[in-house]
Amino acid sequence: MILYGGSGHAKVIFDCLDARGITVLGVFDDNPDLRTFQNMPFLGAYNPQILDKEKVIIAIGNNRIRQTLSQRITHSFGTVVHPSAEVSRFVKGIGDGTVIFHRAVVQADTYVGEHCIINTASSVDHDCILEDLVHISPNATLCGGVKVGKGTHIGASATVIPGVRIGEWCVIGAGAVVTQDIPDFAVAVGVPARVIRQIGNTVAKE
Ligand SMILES: CC(=O)SCCNC(=O)CCNC(=O)[C@H](O)C(C)(C)COP(=O)(O)OP(=O)(O)OC[C@H]1O[C@@H](n2cnc3c(N)ncnc32)[C@H](O)[C@@H]1OP(=O)(O)O
Repeated sequence: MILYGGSGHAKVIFDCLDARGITVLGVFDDNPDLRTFQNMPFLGAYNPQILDKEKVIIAIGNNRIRQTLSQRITHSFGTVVHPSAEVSRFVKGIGDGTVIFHRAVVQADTYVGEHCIINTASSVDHDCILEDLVHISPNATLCGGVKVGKGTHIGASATVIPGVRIGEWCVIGAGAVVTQDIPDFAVAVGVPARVIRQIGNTVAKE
């Protein structure tokens, strides 16, 4: 496996791969100042010809940046699930590039798209749909039948009650309780969650 991005997020992905006995052959990073990362071979800026038969995981937490890179990378994409995570064998699918961290739970009949992050100890219950590039932060809880649109970031310890639909490219604040549907590109915070602004094409602080 190759990681793209020498970040804190990459450290956790490395830990998941290590726990699975999967060797990281190197790390790409476009930052010219980075020379080494966690004692792994540093591969420099992305080069489609380096280890081109290996799979890549994009190890960058920002959903927009992951999207941009996913369109540019020509390697195929890998996936990793930490051994302490519980992923139902009845899930509808886990997309390429997705990572599922320590003690996360993904229940039956849920679908998780490509390049998603199911972060530490988060819980995604039955019949949820997570479109591509979604990030469920540590300790967040999605109850049954929740839909999360492409590129949306659910903040740490947020809770989404059953059946709620959250649009694309939203940010749900840490600790929010989402009780109603949220439109595309909204930032929503609080208990119950209220939309405080629209994102437009700018990148919200994640
Ligand atoms: C392993 C990892 O680290 S994974 C990463 C997990 N990261 C997260 O969970 C972070 C989630 N991000 C947040 O909660 C952010 O605060 C955001 C995105 C909701 C808002 O960020 P910004 O757009 O920069 O908003 P800003 O900080 O200016 O706050 C705007 C208002 O919302 C309030 N607010 C911001 N975040 C929250 C929140 N989580 N809950 C309640 N109110 C909030 C602020 O107090 C402020 O209120 P005011 O206008 O009355 O002063």
